[in-house]
Amino acid sequence: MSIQHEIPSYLSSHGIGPWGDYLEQIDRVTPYLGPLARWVETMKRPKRILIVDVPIERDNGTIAHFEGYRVQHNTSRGPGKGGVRFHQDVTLSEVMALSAWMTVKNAAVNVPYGGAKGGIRVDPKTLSPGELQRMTRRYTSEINIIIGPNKDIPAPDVNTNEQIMAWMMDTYSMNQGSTASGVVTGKPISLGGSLGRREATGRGVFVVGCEAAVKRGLDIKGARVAVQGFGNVGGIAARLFSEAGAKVVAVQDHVSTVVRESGLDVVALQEYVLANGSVAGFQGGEEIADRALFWATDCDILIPAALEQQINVDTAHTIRAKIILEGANGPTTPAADDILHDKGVLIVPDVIANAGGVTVSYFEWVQDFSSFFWTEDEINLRLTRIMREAFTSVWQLAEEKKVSLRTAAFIMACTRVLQAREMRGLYP
Ligand SMILES: NC(=O)C1=CN([C@@H]2O[C@H](COP(=O)(O)OP(=O)(O)OC[C@H]3O[C@@H](n4cnc5c(N)ncnc54)[C@H](OP(=O)(O)O)[C@@H]3O)[C@@H](O)[C@H]2O)C=CC1
Ligand SMILES: O=C(O)CCC(=O)C(=O)O
Repeated sequence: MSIQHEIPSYLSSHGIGPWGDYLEQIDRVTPYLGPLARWVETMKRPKRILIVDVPIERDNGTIAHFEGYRVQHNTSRGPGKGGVRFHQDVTLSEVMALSAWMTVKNAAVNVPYGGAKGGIRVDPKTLSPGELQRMTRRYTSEINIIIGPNKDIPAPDVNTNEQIMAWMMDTYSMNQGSTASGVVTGKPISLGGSLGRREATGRGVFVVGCEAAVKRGLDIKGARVAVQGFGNVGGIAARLFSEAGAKVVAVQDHVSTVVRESGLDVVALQEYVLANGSVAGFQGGEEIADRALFWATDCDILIPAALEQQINVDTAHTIRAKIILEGANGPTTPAADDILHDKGVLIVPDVIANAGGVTVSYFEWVQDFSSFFWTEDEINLRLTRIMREAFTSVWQLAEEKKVSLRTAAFIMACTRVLQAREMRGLYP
């Protein structure tokens, strides 16, 4: 028996953009879902999409309008959960894909959430601090009706941080009439944030990177690492690899690429980026003009930690790394995945590799509910355990089914999500 449906045009973008990549990944996993495959359409349709107009008064008295989104892809296993992105290229299709990858990620590491994501199409670098605050607060008010500690819990993503989360928490709380610290995670520690959350995603990348290195017989000490994106995720991951004795030989951000054969001083580079906004002009390395050359870096471990579709058919052929750790969401297109698979590159997929952030967000949410806060050691130990367990179980499933780690992670996650969907049933 098939479920009758007519697919809205915005959902059927196979092969186009991140949502197309996500649909392709779901198609690839469907043959492994057994009887649950009859529910798979659930994975291809976001549960709820909210598009909002976000008007603000600019400092010069004019009115600017931005388009904002919050997509709740699935809530079968718990409330929606996922970050908020401020970026000039944000689109509905991108936010849909990011929300769907949250569903898969949260199920893959078995935290009790569905998947959601939000965003505003804006270059935040063009806003003054006051404008940024007004935009964040207006956006929060506009999505207020669908978020909440038990409904959907936003968190940081590209170009959002603890301060943005504080404003979101405050705005939501003002609308509710009482302080609701559990409405967002990634908050400042003074407002119920969790120790270790800021570093959690990069730390998770490092933990699974060490596991993958063992599987490939690679010693982290002396390993050559290249990182694209030197923000929260890429910067922390680079620092942890460097502290473990690896050589970070190339870093690329939106503006420039810096390389150093003997290894960059990552802490100095972080300080430089904090002061200057980019790696461009860093004296402790050499800048290379041709951005495409970054992908051909002679390295053991490559960490894409910027945006989607960076590893595509054009760049995949040039990659020389043995291991790719997907710090970013959706950095590898399905076609590039195939090329890399044929080259024998081990890819630890985003839905496992960057799940450290949402894992510690989960810890934050639990701590907020119980008003009892853990030490940083407790958090890092629990995070490490969850990341290792997720990696190991995905590795075992991949061996058993003779599939890639991505397909194995999707099998595990889709099974959990669709079992929950089936157990809950459809009737009112
Ligand atoms: N923050 C988190 O907890 C989590 C983040 N992620 C994912 O990790 C990725 C990075 O997020 P996060 O570190 O938080 O974001 P940040 O805003 O902190 O940093 C983003 C970094 O990516 C760089 N970048 C942007 N566009 C490009 C480009 N075209 N080429 C090269 N570099 C680029 C930025 O450079 P510049 O400053 O020059 O623009 C910046 O260095 C995203 O895919 C996000 O979804 C995944 C899980 C959790
Ligand atoms: O911490 C969270 O809730 C989500 C972080 C996020 O957006 C992601 O994992 O992509």
